[in-house]
Amino acid sequence: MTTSTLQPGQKIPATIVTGFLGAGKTTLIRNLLQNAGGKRIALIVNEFGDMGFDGSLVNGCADPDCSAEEVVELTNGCICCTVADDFLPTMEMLLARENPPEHIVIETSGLALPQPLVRAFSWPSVKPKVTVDGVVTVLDAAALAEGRIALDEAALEAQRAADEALDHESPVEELFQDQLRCADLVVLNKADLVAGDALAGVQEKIAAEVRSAVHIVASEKGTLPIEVLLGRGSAAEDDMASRHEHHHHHHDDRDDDHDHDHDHEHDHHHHDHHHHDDFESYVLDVPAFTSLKDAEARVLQAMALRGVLRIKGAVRVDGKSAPAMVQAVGPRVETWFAAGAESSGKLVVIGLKGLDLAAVRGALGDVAQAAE
Ligand SMILES: Nc1nc2c(ncn2[C@@H]2O[C@H](COP(=O)(O)OP(=O)(O)OP(=O)(O)O)[C@@H](O)[C@H]2O)c(=O)[nH]1
Repeated sequence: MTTSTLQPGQKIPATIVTGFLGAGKTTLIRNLLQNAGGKRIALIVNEFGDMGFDGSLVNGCADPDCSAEEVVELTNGCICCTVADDFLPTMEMLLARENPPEHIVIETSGLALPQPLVRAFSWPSVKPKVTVDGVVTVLDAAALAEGRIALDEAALEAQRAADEALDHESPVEELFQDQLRCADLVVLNKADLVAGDALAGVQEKIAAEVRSAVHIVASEKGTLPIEVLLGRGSAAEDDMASRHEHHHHHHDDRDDDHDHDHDHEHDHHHHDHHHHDDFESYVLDVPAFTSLKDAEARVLQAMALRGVLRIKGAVRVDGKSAPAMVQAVGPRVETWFAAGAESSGKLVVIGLKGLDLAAVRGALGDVAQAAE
């Protein structure tokens, strides 16, 4: 398929997928790409971490319609800080292609705010060609039903205790609200893990936090019809005033140059001490584990350490040619063999700044530690 479904001069719609760590963004996007039905979708991944793990996952299992060259990864830092450096050139490169995409999907880091990214669509080289079709915020319904936003509650408490400036709300809660306020569609994912009445309770709470007319849908493994996810036509870039945010993007003057829609009316909501710089990610080289159980036990041990929020990667297991994929969120660890995939022998650890990296390395048996 090389013919475009877009009319000449029509802007390319872009969907921004946001949501916390482990909520299911990658799973949802993978489903979306597999059900694209010939639509040429470009994916821009902004992974929080030093290696583009999520992009490689999508590469490994997307259907043949999704050629690797359509996958563009941004690998350094969260999108809030990289829009000026990486996002715009990436976008311009995509738009300059002879055969430009019919739809662009952007997976943001789980800790990034969607608002600065939406603002980037007002940049002169982008605005005439692309419009924000919708912001899809993916939530972990299972975590919400347990009264957690999505993250490890102990880690949240540790952060709260460490920050004297925190009075009423934690940064994570604000980030969560910002992600909700920017949403055009909220996906309550992991519905399979939640009883019906609990899910209804979660839905009711979320409904109170979103703008009016925002749809809230439940999903399992992010499986939603492509018609639900794409084609919302929200033109979010022209509608920023209603998408209030707690966190205003201001820590880098350079970015202000790009912020045509800089909405100063929200400045009184500034909380300087609350931003995503409170998080950090590390990539650890880990030795082969003796079994999946061994990998699970060690990852669980690392997850139990203060401030550790998320661990994922593809590791080696003794005597197995297929790498073991590791996915850990809060108290849940999943491992499975992925035939045909590449093992990096690396694990990405994401957590709060100041976490005990030595203890994490100890738990996971990081081989680089001896070398340092
Ligand atoms: N039970 C259940 N598990 C799910 C569902 N959706 C995703 N998962 C699992 O949740 C884990 C995290 O999913 P991802 O799609 O990687 O989440 P993410 O939001 O992309 O995570 P980050 O990239 O770290 O921000 C994986 O182990 C998924 O298999 C669901 O609907 N039900």
